[in-house]
Amino acid sequence: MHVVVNAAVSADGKLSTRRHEQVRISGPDDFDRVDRLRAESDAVLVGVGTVLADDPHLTLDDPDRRANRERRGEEPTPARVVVDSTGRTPTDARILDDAATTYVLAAEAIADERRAALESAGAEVLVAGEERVALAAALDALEDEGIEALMVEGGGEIIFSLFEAGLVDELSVYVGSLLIGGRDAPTLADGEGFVESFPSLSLRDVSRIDDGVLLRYDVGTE
Ligand SMILES: NC(=O)c1ccc[n+]([C@@H]2O[C@H](COP(=O)([O-])OP(=O)(O)OC[C@H]3O[C@@H](n4cnc5c(N)ncnc54)[C@H](O)[C@@H]3O)[C@@H](O)[C@H]2O)c1
Ligand SMILES: Nc1nc(=O)c(N)c(NC[C@H](O)[C@H](O)[C@H](O)COP(=O)(O)O)[nH]1
Repeated sequence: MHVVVNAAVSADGKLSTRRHEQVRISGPDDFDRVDRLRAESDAVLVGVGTVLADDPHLTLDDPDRRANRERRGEEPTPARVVVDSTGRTPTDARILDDAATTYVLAAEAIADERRAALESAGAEVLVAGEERVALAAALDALEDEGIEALMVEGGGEIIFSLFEAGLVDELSVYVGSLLIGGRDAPTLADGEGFVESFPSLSLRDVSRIDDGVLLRYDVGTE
């Protein structure tokens, strides 16, 4: 599986405010780039923190991109994936509508009622790990479902865990021209943080988009 992480951060590296409220960091051209990245992916993954904070839809905006996928024999919009150990995703979350297949990656800790509620809301629940989702095994389960190209759209906890598990191949960071601030505001990679061995990034490309800068890295190459 090929895993691409994409996120938009403020000039001080924040994903959103200390209240975890979504901030529009990207401009129209960057959102169009994100739509194109989605169109090239088999699935788009977020953590449940992002579902609870933003209620994202994670579908394709551009009708031509949807039509192109259908011409290639693919679903018009990539599958959606939420990493959600105990099944906290609300049953009326936008990612559970019928616009695309939605997988909930859960842990064995998920209560039977939550699993049943999510399944009747249309989700396919895949279980990996005991208390928390075991990401390597969960991504293997997605691969068994035919997902080869995976795009990750945050947030900071899930991005950190994917790097910690060595599962990321590419990182795209759009740095918008604003400051958000706040020691408790989510950043690109939260979690416990690294202290000794840091994932190595190799800068592949820098470009100006809208009023900000896109940084593209390969991961784990010296
Ligand atoms: N600017 C951007 O590009 C962007 C993108 C996405 C989210 N956001 C922002 O990020 C915030 C949400 O990020 P977050 O970090 O709180 O949540 P997140 O989306 O990273 O989800 C984290 C949650 O996933 C669950 N989880 C299960 N298994 C896990 C594992 N192995 N490792 C890590 N988490 C696991 C846990 O419940 C954890 O709390 C929101 O404020 C949202 O607006 C911004
Ligand atoms: N690329 C990007 N630029 C931003 O300025 C911003 N705030 C996000 N935030 C990611 C967000 O948390 C959601 O996951 C999806 O961007 C919402 O997707 P929908 O439009 O609902 O499909 N992402």
